[in-house]
Amino acid sequence: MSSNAASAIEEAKRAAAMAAVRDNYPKDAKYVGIGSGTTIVYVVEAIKNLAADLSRTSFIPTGYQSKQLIVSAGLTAIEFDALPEGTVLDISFDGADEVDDELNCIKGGGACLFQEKIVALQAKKFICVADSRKLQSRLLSSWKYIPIEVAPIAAYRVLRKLKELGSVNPAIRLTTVPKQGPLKTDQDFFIIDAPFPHPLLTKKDVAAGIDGSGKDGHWEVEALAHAIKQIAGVLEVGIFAGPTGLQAQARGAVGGQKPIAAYFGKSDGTVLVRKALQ
Ligand SMILES: O=C[C@H](O)[C@H](O)[C@H](O)COP(=O)(O)O
Repeated sequence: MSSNAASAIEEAKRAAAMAAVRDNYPKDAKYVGIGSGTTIVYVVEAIKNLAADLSRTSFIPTGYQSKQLIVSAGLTAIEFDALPEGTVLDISFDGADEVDDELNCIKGGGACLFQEKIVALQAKKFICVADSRKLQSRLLSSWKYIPIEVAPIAAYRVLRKLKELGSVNPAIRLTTVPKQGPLKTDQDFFIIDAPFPHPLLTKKDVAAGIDGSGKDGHWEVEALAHAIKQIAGVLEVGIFAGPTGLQAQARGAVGGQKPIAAYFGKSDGTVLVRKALQ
């Protein structure tokens, strides 16, 4: 990628972050979740630039990088397990590797997904921020695999089970120096990257009569996430699907995995906003 193209992508991420924070950051927020990755850096920058008193706000990190980001920005980090009992986060911001028409997301490209999911699930609202390359009508269109966090002791068994579900050549992710072996997550677990041969179906596809049960290799997003989560040794799946926080609250639950809105920055500085159906 040329340096011009790379800087256009960075500007796209920054534009998305600024718009997402401007439109959604709650006045007097007490608890704010901060995701992981390269785009979230611009979210923290945008929060810092708000004309708001942030001294009474606690920011909940989703891993090592996220915590460093919060602390380096001079904000107050509080670990998820130190939150007072019953705390609901006002909002959580995070990036994504791919987002479909129904705002289902693939996450974990940077090896963070477990903490991101528990933080999103504890938030009233989850806002996704990305550049426009991430917006595809179906998951597994441009991004080719599902990241899955697994216990090292079960990794080979999980690989076998993933093949039974139709994954083609799932693999344990290695560090950038392969002789150092598998990459370790913030939980000291492994990541398995599992490609599947077809883009994932949405609820709308299934409502239109397409079989998404995986029988002929075609999976609906939530059905696949559920099938993978059932494999013993899987800590979490890098698919964020199901209800949004607002939909969950309408049913008396706290948060949801799916964003209520996703912001996609373009290289010309414009931002496309997709909102979930309420
Ligand atoms: O594992 C990393 C996280 O799920 C990230 O939020 C995701 O990979 C998107 O990262 P980026 O903002 O760097 O594209």
